[in-house]
Amino acid sequence: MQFTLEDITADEVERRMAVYGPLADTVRDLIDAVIRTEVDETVVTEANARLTAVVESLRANQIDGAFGVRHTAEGIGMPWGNAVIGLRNAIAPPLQVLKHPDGLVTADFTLGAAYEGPPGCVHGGVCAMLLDHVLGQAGSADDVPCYTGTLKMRYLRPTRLGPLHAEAIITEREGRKKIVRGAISDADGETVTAEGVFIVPKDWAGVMPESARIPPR
Ligand SMILES: CCCCCCCCCCCC(=O)SCCNC(=O)CCNC(=O)[C@H](O)C(C)(C)COP(=O)(O)OP(=O)(O)OC[C@H]1O[C@@H](n2cnc3c(N)ncnc32)[C@H](O)[C@@H]1OP(=O)(O)O
Repeated sequence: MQFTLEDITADEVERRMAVYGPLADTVRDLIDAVIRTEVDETVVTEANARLTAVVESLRANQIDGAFGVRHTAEGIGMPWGNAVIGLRNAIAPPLQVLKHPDGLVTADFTLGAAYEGPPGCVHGGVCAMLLDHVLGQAGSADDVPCYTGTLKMRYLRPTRLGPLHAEAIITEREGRKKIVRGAISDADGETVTAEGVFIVPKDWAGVMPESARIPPR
């Protein structure tokens, strides 16, 4: 497991974001449309044929395996395949995680039909995935990356699909271990809380070179 250097300028990162971000946004919209469409089934079949052709055109030249977590020599992170924040990942909401000076990290986001578990509500596993990431970024807020060791969730009440807020902060440190706490909230308050043990791996300097120790965008 390695973070990889991609030697490109900040302008080139911006240019690529402007190309791939809108593509993923459209696919995200497509996922929602596929779940909710009520059009005639002939239209559905035609749409599938057109989409199959689009997929083939994109697969004409592709990398082997996953995207990885890439960074530039200046330290700009490109975790673009990430399941929670990935710019090129239509499965990711994607969250824009903000880091505040006091160590708190926050994200405001909206979850739609693609994240449903109980009727009209967010799937519990999706809540866990989002909190795992937000707590992980809070645990890594001092730019030393940490991985989830243990994550405990408490589902206080159903989380309705719609606009949501997540936040997390380190509450205790012990050697390489950090206890991180956080929650997802809606307009009426917390719906899910989480507490995790996040651990800086023994060989972290080997997996994340100094130039990459800037929070991914
Ligand atoms: C800037 C960048 C931004 C980057 C921001 C990116 C944020 C993204 C966050 C996403 C979070 C993820 O999904 S991460 C992916 C999911 N997690 C993983 O895949 C982790 C898989 N597990 C591992 O790689 C490893 O087991 C580690 C790293 C967790 C621990 O390995 P280790 O480093 O060898 O740990 P080890 O020496 O044995 O133990 C060190 C201490 O931790 C304790 N410990 C060990 N394992 C655990 C555990 N699972 N739960 C609790 N505590 C544990 C030990 O008892 C010990 O305590 P003591 O004796 O010292 O008291």
